[in-house]
Amino acid sequence: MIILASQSASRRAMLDAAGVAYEAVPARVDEAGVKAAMAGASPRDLSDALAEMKAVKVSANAGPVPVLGSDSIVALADGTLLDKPESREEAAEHLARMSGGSHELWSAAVIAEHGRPVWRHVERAKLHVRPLSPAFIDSYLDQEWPAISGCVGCFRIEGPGVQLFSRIEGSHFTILGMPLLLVLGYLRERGWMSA
Ligand SMILES: Nc1nc2c(ncn2[C@H]2C[C@H](O)[C@@H](COP(=O)(O)OP(=O)(O)OP(=O)(O)O)O2)c(=O)[nH]1
Repeated sequence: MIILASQSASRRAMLDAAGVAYEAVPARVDEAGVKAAMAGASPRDLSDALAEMKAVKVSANAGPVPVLGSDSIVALADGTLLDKPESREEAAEHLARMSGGSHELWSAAVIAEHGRPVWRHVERAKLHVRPLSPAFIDSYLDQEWPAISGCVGCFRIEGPGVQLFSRIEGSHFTILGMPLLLVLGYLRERGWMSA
């Protein structure tokens, strides 16, 4: 049994589908505060730092039980980092900014034990958004708001979000929220899952 330091429905669904025995414990890290303190940091470093903070915070009270923390960040081509949309209007704005261009989605995972990180990995996916008309964005949000309010990038790739893209490079799991294949590899290596 491991602990998932997350309240992400997507991350829970990934571990459920993979057959990982876990308990979900929200990390309640001040992500906005960390992002402000790390202004200018690369999306790789920022997602890694946030994943570590989530894992270490929950691990501090978890004894030897491995704690998995994760974080995903969207970086536009101009370097702008997008958070999860707080309103339908903000989601429409994010989609308009992503329209016709490519962006990166970085997902980091850190495993901590006894309050200290013991394993980490960050992966990047690159997503090419086709030109999105205002009418499409509006009808898409009629379907997908507020379901996508918990999704950085304003899409559920496993749902209608797939309509946004002309091409995707990288792992599907990275987009869903964590480098799952490498996480499973480490869990097997440590004997927390059958090899
Ligand atoms: N179902 C789904 N979720 C997605 C997709 N792309 C991104 N997400 C979600 C996964 C994460 O829950 C969220 C990324 O935000 P964060 O990394 O800050 O995690 P969140 O605050 O949701 O949960 P946590 O910090 O782990 O408690 O976006 C997708 O294509 N499908």
